[in-house]
This record gives sequence, structure tokens and C-alpha cells, in this order.
Amino acid sequence: MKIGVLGGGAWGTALAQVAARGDTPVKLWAREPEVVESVNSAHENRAFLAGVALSPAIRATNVLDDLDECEALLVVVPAQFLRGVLTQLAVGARPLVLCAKGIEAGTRKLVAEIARELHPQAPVAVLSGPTFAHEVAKGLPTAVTLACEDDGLRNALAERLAGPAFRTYGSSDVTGAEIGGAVKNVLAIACGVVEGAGLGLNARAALIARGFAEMTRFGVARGGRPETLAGLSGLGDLVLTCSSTNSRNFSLGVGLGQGRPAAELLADRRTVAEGAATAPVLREAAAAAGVEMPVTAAVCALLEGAPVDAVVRSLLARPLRGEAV
Ligand SMILES: NC(=O)C1=CN([C@@H]2O[C@H](COP(=O)(O)OP(=O)(O)OC[C@H]3O[C@@H](n4cnc5c(N)ncnc54)[C@H](O)[C@@H]3O)[C@@H](O)[C@H]2O)C=CC1
Ligand SMILES: O=C(CO)COP(=O)(O)O
Repeated sequence: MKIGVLGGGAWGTALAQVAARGDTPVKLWAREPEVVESVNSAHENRAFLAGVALSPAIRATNVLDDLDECEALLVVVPAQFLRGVLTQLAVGARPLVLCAKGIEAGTRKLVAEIARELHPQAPVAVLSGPTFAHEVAKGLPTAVTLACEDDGLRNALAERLAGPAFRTYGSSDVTGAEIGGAVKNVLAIACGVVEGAGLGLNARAALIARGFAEMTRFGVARGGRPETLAGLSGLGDLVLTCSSTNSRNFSLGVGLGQGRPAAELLADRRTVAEGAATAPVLREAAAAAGVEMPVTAAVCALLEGAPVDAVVRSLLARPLRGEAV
């Protein structure tokens, strides 16, 4: 199966490296001409994945039509830009494997829902899990959820992408796999705030556990399965991104916890912190589904400029409740 990758950021590049194992040719579409130049001539993506030697079998392009020859497309464009790129692409009935993690502002759609809306003939799959791009690109051991409703396609994609250090676990729960990845980005910001404000390790563990509870409530309300949320794409990714400054979402939270404004922190970056865009949409989607998400609401307040101590106080002052509800 000839693979094309849409999106030349860190994760698209790392996935191109996965797909190019054994020097199998892979096409990588990148928006930035300097990324195309750097991948093709130096076999490195200096802008987004500096320091990792890439397979020469990866050929980059910024012409979308160059991906026409590919039989399956890994879609790794950030959630807020996905619609713009997918609209320009003739997909036909080729499978789209969604690898971005977020919810679209305005429509409140998950990325696979955007793909289904724009390309109803294309079967969709979701690849998600605890996967820092640098580690994957260097070949460090990693495991992911590969979700697809079609058993045959799921097995074919899982076989095609798996390798000695990259394990794919199949699931038929596309929605559950997507929700874990989108929600954990918001919760990682909260855990970064705990670090930045010096609130301690107990607070971080509490946020991970209660954040997982709200991720599960929301995921189940949207049709996902609890066991998917407890797997690699949910709890697995939550634990990874809530515990390391390698996470862009966590490090954004560290800055917020130190009292810096969100606009200033986001203006400094070329890389995405999907949780910043997802948080307000998730708050709306949760309200529409009648699901309580207090940690998400707290992250929204912090992004909107509320002082850290006031937000923490109000989170802790909520009425006491049973753990299971
Ligand atoms: N970096 C990682 O370790 C992982 C990232 N992801 C997800 O993958 C998705 C892509 O993230 P990264 O590759 O890390 O991005 P990145 O932060 O490395 O690079 C930014 C990306 O955004 C694109 N971009 C910026 N403005 C754009 C526009 N106006 N239109 C279209 N594209 C635009 C850039 O071309 C570039 O590909 C995100 O949803 C992220 O949550 C998922 C797993 C791991
Ligand atoms: O999704 C990721 C790891 O699985 C990457 O997280 P960040 O976008 O927060 O860096």
C-alpha cells in the first residue's frame, strides 16, 4: 500500500519515517517550501523535527496533486487547518487515516467527522496514542491505537504501519480514539499549570485521575467506548502529555502557571498546541451534551486570562461529590 502523508510538521514527518521503513517510497506533502527543500536535500525536517535523520525514501512536495499516486493518506494537518487542506484534495475512495488531535472551532467536529463530511466516499481510520514525534522518528518503542470500523482495512493499515518498534493495536471505536487525543491536550495544559505554579505532584495526579473521569464522561456521551478511553489513545496519551515538558500543551500550561498571558505564549511558537484551540470548543460541546467538565472549564478560564490562584481556588471549592459520578 503506497502511503502519502499530508502535513509536514513534526508528527507528519515522524509518520512518514514509520511508513518509509525498509526504504519503501513515501510522499510527504508540506505547506512550507523550506520543509520540502530540507527533507529532499538534507533528509531532515529542520523546521519541525530538527536533528533526526530521515529515510531518503521520503520525498516531500508542496503540490497536493503529487499525492494522487498514493493508495492511502495519513492526514496530519492540525485540526483547525484540516478543512482548508482537505477541501483542496481529490480523495475519491482512498482511505484517510486521521492523525491530528483536536475539535474544529465553530462546527465542534472531530477530525474524522470533518473528513467524512468532505469526502463521504473515503473510508476513515484514526491513528492515536502516546507518541512524541521525536521518539517515533528515532525508532524508540511506541504503541498506538489504530481505529477503523472496517475490519479488512483496519488489519491492512495496522500491518502496513507496524514495525519492530511501532506496535499498532486495532479498535473499531473511531470516536473513542479521537476523543481521547483531543481531550488529553486540554488536560495536559492543566497539568502544565500545576507545574508552572508549583502546586505539587499530588495536584498533578489528582488532575490526571479527575481529568480522565471527565474525558470518559464526554467520550461516552459522544458514543465512544470506556475501554477505548482507558487505552493507548486515552489514558495512555493523557499520562504521557501530562508528565513532560516535551509536550507543547504541557509547556504552554507551565507558562500560564507562571502567570504569563496565553496570547504572548502562543505568539512565540511556530508549533501547534492543539489544546488551546480545542479547550473553548470542548467546553461548548460538553455543555451541548450535558456533561460536566470542570478541568476543561478551568483551562478555558486560564486561557482567557483569569488569575491562576482564583481558578485553582474555585476548582477546589466545588461542592463535594462521589468519586464515581
Ligand atoms: N508532535 C507530536 O509529537 C504529535 C502531534 N500530534 C498531532 O498532530 C497534528 C500536527 O501536529 P505537528 O505535526 O506536531 O505540528 P507542528 O507543530 O510540528 O507543526 C505545525 C504544523 O501546522 C501546519 N500549519 C500551520 N499553519 C497552517 C495553515 N494555515 N494551514 C495548514 N497547515 C498549517 C504547519 O504546516 C505544520 O505542519 C496536531 O493535531 C498534533 O496534536 C499527534 C501526535 C504526536
Ligand atoms: O500528542 C502528543 C503525544 O502523543 C504530542 O503532544 P503535544 O502536542 O502536547 O506536544
